[in-house]
Amino acid sequence: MIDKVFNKTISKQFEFDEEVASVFDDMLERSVPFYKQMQKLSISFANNFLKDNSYVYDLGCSTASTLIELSKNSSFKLNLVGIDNSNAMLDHASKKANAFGVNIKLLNDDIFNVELKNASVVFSNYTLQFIRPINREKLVKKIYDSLEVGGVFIFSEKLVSQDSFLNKQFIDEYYSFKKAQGYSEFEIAQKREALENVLIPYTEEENKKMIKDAGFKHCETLFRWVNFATFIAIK
Ligand SMILES: Nc1ncnc2c1ncn2[C@@H]1O[C@H](C[S@+](CC[C@H]([NH3+])C(=O)[O-])CC(=O)[O-])[C@@H](O)[C@H]1O
Ligand SMILES: O=C(O)C(=O)Cc1ccccc1
Repeated sequence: MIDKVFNKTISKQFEFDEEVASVFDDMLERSVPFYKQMQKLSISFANNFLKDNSYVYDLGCSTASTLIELSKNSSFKLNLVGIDNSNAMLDHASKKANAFGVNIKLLNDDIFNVELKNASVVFSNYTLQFIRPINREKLVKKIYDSLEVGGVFIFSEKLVSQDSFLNKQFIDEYYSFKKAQGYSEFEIAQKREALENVLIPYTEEENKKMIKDAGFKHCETLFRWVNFATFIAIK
């Protein structure tokens, strides 16, 4: 279904409710530049760290796209666990996983409440940005603790630039992208307002510092387009 969530006047903050969940795959593909390519890269790198019976977690799995794609594109028999605290998202995830015949354990809970262990790969694409900064560091430490030595955390984030002049250009470039994807100025402005104080982006450097501070051995940027990036961090 086509995303028209912000085509009407909205007065509440952004929420992952049924209205968003029902159009979410379209929303993400039209709102995140190179979403599919970044997902492909994440999966291809994840496969380098997997073997039969490995545990893979996706924190903020939404409609489970990443785990479903991984399952379709991996030669291993994997234990796939998707975690999300939106009922609506997990309803869609469960229907999609069934339709594709993929076995995923879907947990409807806050990432902070779920026990994560023996992970070979943890994914979290465009989700840390929704975690309050005071808790974000703690979550990354939890992810680090859940990984086996040699395991990886693969995550994607919207970014800001520390330079306000360049940051303004990043925003302009991103808005041109959204217009080219068919969103109107009204929809773009409304979503921006709804995401204010909900989506809190870090700079690339802040993300890497957070990863290093949690104890990870190394972190690389796998892909970056203006203000969107995918990282891989190894324990
Ligand atoms: N504390 C939390 N606990 C659990 N889930 C949460 C929490 N906070 C937010 N979420 C969930 O994190 C997801 C973020 S979307 C991820 C896209 C997906 N990774 C994808 O690649 O398709 C990104 C976006 O919309 O920009 C939503 O489904 C929330 O319900
Ligand atoms: O669409 C936007 O304006 C964004 O900032 C990125 C985004 C994409 C999907 C959900 C939430 C935020």
